[in-house]
Amino acid sequence: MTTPETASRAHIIAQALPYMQRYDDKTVVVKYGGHAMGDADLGQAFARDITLLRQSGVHPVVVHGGGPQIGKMLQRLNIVSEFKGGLRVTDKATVEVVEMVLAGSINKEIVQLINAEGGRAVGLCGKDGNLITARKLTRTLVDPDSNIESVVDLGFVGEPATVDPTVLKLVLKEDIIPVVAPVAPGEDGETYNINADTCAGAIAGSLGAKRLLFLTDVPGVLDKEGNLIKQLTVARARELMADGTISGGMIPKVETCIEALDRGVEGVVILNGKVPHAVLLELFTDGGAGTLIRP
Ligand SMILES: Nc1ncnc2c1ncn2[C@@H]1O[C@H](COP(=O)(O)OP(=O)(O)O)[C@@H](O)[C@H]1O
Ligand SMILES: CC(=O)N[C@@H](CCC(=O)OP(=O)(O)O)C(=O)O
Repeated sequence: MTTPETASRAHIIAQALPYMQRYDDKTVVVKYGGHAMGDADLGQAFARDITLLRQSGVHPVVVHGGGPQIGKMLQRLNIVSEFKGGLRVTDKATVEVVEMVLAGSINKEIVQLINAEGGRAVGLCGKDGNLITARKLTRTLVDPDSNIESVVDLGFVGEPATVDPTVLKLVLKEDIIPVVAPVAPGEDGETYNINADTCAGAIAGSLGAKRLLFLTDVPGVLDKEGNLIKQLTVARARELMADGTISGGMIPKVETCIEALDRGVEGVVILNGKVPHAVLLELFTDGGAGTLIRP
């Protein structure tokens, strides 16, 4: 017998059809932030969403972070760590831990979760198949009190210098879901720590992705009063970064969104990965959540 509840479920599934058609055969890059991880049920819901995307004809690519998890491991090892301009200052000992946590444990956990949902995922980092090479990143930071600019050396922090998506395309062609850790070799043979948001943006650009989603631990970009900004133009985003409304880890996210739009990615959204099935809600329902950044 059809009850109002089953009818409403059927309605939700039927509502997904035009969205499934819109994303059919398209690449969607999902950046899974370290703050959105940690809860077993949420992790499973995320893996199920990614598997369901593939099942419905989308080509998902997961790029993950793991900042808090790196922080915990560094603490256990008594290695002091600090962030400047949203990026972790990374010395030799730190980059070893970064690689171990990102390309080792977190990467394989996500692969295992997706595979447990019946998907087929494979873990990669920038080193695999020459996917990414890194160039050392230096940052100019402005002291908000004195307004004085200074160049800071972040150690083994890199930005993508080259991205060769061949290995990703091969994997995607076989209906396998790539899960990418943001660690890459530099020309100097060293290993570099790349901010996961920056890495996701570069990968989305190289694949000409239709959508780039950032799953984090806040509903999106918030204004000074803490209210969600549903749509943000590039110009307004720059203003909010300049006046300090957007700070910390939100800076590389928003900067990446702007660059990804420049590179031709059609839509970039920052949303709350702590909401179960955030990916499905964003892509396959009318109730898209989060902040959409547009040119
Ligand atoms: N204007 C803002 N709106 C929302 N979050 C902001 C803003 N400015 C700074 N943030 C911070 O950015 C964080 C998200 O970035 P980050 O910690 O790097 O997350 P992730 O691990 O998901 O990449 C939020 O938890 C929040 O503390
Ligand atoms: C250079 C730099 O800051 N790298 C990040 C890489 C992980 C990351 O970006 O993780 P989230 O997405 O969870 O923040 C770090 O060391 O924390």
